[in-house]
Amino acid sequence: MLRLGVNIDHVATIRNARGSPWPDPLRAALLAEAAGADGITAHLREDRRHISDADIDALMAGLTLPLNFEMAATPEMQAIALRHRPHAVCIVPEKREERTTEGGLDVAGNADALAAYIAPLREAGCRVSLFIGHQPDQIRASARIGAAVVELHTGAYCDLDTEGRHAERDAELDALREGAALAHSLGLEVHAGHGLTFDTVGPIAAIPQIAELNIGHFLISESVFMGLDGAIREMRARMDAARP
Ligand SMILES: CC(=O)[C@@H](O)[C@H](O)COP(=O)(O)O
Ligand SMILES: NCC(=O)COP(=O)(O)O
Repeated sequence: MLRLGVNIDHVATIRNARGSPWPDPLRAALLAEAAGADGITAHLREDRRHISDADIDALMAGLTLPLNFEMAATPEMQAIALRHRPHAVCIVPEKREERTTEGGLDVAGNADALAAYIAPLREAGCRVSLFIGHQPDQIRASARIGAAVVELHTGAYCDLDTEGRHAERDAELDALREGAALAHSLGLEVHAGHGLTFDTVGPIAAIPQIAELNIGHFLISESVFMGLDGAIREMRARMDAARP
């Protein structure tokens, strides 16, 4: 069954806007579990704009669901991951000045450095995932360096949908389909995520090689109107309808 990982970063964004203790990301994660999430994703950015070190401590102590820990490939983040040993570590490209994760990791251009970087994480028992675009060279390089998982960046597909650029959106969707098939044929587990909404999730959920979707910002946004439980259940229903 297609898994749903709920990203709780933007619960922390709201909390941090006022410096209050609420809303609490761990509470959101526990609620997500009760609503049917299969995993929790949290991105500890280098600038700590949303999730904090204390949130990762609390999630590791309080979660029963597997944690997918997103982080940049820095020595600081590697040390944090090795201390916690989460179920999965997803390496994400980060630019300090970006509003959100703009593109995929350049695995092909940094293969040796990334292979060395992920080796201790693999040895520690973490499933290493690489957040990449659908380009075949990035997928092949991910398999070559020993990643267990690739997560395909769906942000461009979602943006094109929002902008009504349907021909380009459909071309991007075709490229994601081809990327998922290639990754799967190379023995990689395939995940996808970024920017997914009720309107855009169906065609991605229908890609048969995809095992997991990670969805956050839209779910937290929609929870203002329908509650987090309701938003997650509706997303789950749309995923299931696309993958009967
Ligand atoms: C890697 C990814 O797609 C998400 O974790 C996303 O980065 C959420 O955090 P931001 O919205 O800060 O980019
Ligand atoms: N890796 C993608 C993710 O965790 C969720 O991204 P978004 O839905 O918050 O854009």
